[in-house]
Amino acid sequence: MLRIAYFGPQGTFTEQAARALAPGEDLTPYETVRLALQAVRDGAADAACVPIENSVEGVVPATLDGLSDGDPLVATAETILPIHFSVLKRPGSGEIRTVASHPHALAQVREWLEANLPDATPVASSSTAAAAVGVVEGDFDAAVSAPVANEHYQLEELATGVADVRDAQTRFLMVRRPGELPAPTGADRTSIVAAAVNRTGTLSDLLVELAGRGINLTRIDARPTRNNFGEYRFFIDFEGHLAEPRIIDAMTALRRRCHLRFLGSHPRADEVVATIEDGAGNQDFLDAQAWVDAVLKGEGA
Ligand SMILES: O=C(O)C(=O)Cc1ccccc1
Repeated sequence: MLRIAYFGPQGTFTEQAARALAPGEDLTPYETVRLALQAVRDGAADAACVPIENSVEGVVPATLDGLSDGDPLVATAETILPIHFSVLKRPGSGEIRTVASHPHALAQVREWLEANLPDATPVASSSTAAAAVGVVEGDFDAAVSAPVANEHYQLEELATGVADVRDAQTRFLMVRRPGELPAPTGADRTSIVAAAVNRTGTLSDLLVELAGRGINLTRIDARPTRNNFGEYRFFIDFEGHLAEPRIIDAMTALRRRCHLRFLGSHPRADEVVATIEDGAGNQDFLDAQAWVDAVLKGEGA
């Protein structure tokens, strides 16, 4: 049985994602994203499930920082969950003065809180489930939690199906120590971190390498390196798999221009097939290489 670390405690959205990505495996909650990733680095877990981005609030900074610092880890799978919340309180409790949750959750229910609990002070907690634990223990009056949280904490539902933005979604990754990559499917995502040297036009050069090969980006984010003020790393996701000739060509070009960390190539949860422009397909790259090889051997010109 695989040992899977996840961003807990029990009852987070991440636990739901871990159950979907690793059904029947041995799941262990860790208090923070960083600790879940560390468990994999230390060998205490075979893989970790962590949130990476959501459709309302954008990326989860703790995950980006946790993947770019420390020993390399590589994403091998992803899942996307629809996100709506339950607002939980202690059974029979009175006035709600504090309402706790993960900052991404609070940001996704701001309008609902203003309309329904205008006098309650929002309090950030490490996860949506940690907020529910805090309510059980009397630290907060209410928690904005995943619907599954109540399987563990038996609180009273003040409201269910809460979300300012309908159809909000969060994407979660399963990450492991570097090893064999999952096979390409044609609907894959590749993720890298590029530490661009501080020179005019570096980011533009990187993007031109991808755009010039017809590679479609699915996300780009910048995070400070935290060492030198004003120095950033770029987190870039694009369509395709490292095993494809067109992606190999792009990655070798990027590698010449900047420090790269590979964060994985794996099937997309939404199964969107990669866009391939005319002349930018894998066979086009193979044919071009074959032509150069023939010229080198004196078999063509
Ligand atoms: O705190 C949780 O339950 C998480 O898994 C992180 C999160 C927070 C808000 C929306 C989606 C995921």
